[in-house]
Amino acid sequence: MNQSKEQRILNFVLQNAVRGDPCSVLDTIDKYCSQKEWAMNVGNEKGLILDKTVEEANPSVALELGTYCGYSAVRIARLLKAGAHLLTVEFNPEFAAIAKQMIEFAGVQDKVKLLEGPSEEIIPQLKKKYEVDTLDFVFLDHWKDRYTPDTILLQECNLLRKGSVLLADNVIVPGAPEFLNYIRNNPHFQCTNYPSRLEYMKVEDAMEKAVFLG
Ligand SMILES: O=C(NCCc1nnc(-c2ccc3[nH]cnc3c2)[nH]1)c1cc(-c2ccc(F)cc2)cc(O)c1O
Ligand SMILES: [Mg+2]
Repeated sequence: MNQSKEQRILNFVLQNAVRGDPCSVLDTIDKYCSQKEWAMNVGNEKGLILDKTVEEANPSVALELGTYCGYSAVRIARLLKAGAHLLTVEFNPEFAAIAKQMIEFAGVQDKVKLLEGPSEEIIPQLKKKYEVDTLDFVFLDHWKDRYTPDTILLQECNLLRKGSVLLADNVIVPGAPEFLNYIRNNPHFQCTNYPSRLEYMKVEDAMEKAVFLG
């Protein structure tokens, strides 16, 4: 049975990156996906926007929706302070299995909890089952039509506090027009747009930051 693209990316990392070195894992994924096979990692250009947003938020508890191969989970986890942790949600079991190995190879497994299942099921479990009080940072990078319902669900579950930072990938490509309309017209959020490029392509994309005002 021939390998999946995600398995080929993981194998390339296992054979070419430095175990325990998150930056080497990120650089190796970017090398493979820019030279051999495109894949939907946030990539290095939008990754720098993600880095700056995470550093500014300096979260104790972060949530990622859409783990994929674990690129952004490694990217976020490498910046977390001692005792801080990232919960990342993936509903595709194949992707989750790849991401688990990627996160462990990078050596950030103590900071990352990978939760398998649909976001709409997991978000309501965060307080009781995963002992979350409120979320300091949320990275939205899953199905683009889930950005709005899940942002509403986060509010309904009282998981946001004054100053919680949301960052959404792909608001231009594949696009999340309904989310942009929702969040930019919502008085409880202060929004900032960050123009960039689609990962590994000369195609315009952007990220949207939304700070919850309480
Ligand atoms: O679909 C994307 N990302 C989503 C993957 C995912 N990984 N996990 C989930 C999940 C996780 C929990 C969920 N709970 C409910 N649905 C869920 C979906 N979704 C995506 C697509 C592109 C893209 C651009 C141009 C193209 F020509 C083709 C593709 C670029 C990107 O940066 C993306 O992030
Ligand atoms: Mg994305």
